[in-house]
Amino acid sequence: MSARTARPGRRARPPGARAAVPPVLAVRDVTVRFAGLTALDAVSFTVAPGSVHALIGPNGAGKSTCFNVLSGLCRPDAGTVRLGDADLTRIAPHHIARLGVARTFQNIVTTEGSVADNLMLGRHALTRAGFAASALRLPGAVREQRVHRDRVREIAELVGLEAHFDTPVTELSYGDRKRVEFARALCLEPDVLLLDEPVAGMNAAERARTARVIGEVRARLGLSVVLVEHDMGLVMRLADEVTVLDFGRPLTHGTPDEVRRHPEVLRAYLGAPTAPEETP
Ligand SMILES: Nc1ncnc2c1ncn2[C@@H]1O[C@H](COP(=O)(O)OP(=O)(O)OP(=O)(O)O)[C@@H](O)[C@H]1O
Repeated sequence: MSARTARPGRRARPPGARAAVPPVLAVRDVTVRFAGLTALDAVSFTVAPGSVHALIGPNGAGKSTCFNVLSGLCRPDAGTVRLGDADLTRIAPHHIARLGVARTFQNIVTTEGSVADNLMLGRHALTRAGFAASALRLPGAVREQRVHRDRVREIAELVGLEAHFDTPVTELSYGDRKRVEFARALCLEPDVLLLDEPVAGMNAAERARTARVIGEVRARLGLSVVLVEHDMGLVMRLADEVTVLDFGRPLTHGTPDEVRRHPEVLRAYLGAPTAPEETP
């Protein structure tokens, strides 16, 4: 069973009917205001199918607010977000998840229980059997659970967590717990994965490993990734395109090489024309 085709139970479209390439994610003129503060000011960018698109900018630039709009946690005052034909603007987070957008958070939000338990939570939106059928362990529900568990094990292998599959997450290292979050988002079988600072707080070895895993997952699953990350080494290594925000406004966008040489980026983001921090 290929990693691309195993999508039991997705409700937004028939099981297994995932498009060969993910739809385009188009963000157009998105504006968010908090009282007197404009956190996002007419921000537009396009995430090409299967690409890694990084959002960078100094603290307070609006990156998390943008992620919150994309995942439905924040309703924009103006602008639109579209995933292919679907309008994601102002719809509830669980609907956005079902339409194929999954996210991780800056802070780890794993629950107690094993890695497998946490990853199974990520399958919730794809589960067809109702609560009663599952609780009563009716044959259809048991079969479905088994299919989901097999797929969850594949995803654990994909991110290098197979040895910890039955381990309580509380016993894992920080880097492994961050990877559980990443894997749980993958369990939704997303077309678009939003990664909010995936290597924040990791040591150099963990950062390098996570960068490798993100690259492999993207190559194997063919999904699109939107990445918010302060580690410029990781951004430059993984991103196909970079959008730079500054005080809520789009400053520039382009390939990592174009962006890293942009004088305004050096001024606004790095503060000085020095080399950014590199992931080993
Ligand atoms: N719920 C909120 N209420 C009021 N202001 C907010 C809220 N959320 C964010 N802001 C403000 O909006 C601006 C953008 O914040 P945001 O967290 O999106 O920036 P960021 O680029 O993600 O920063 P960081 O890199 O520090 O995470 C900041 O000035 C922030 O203080």
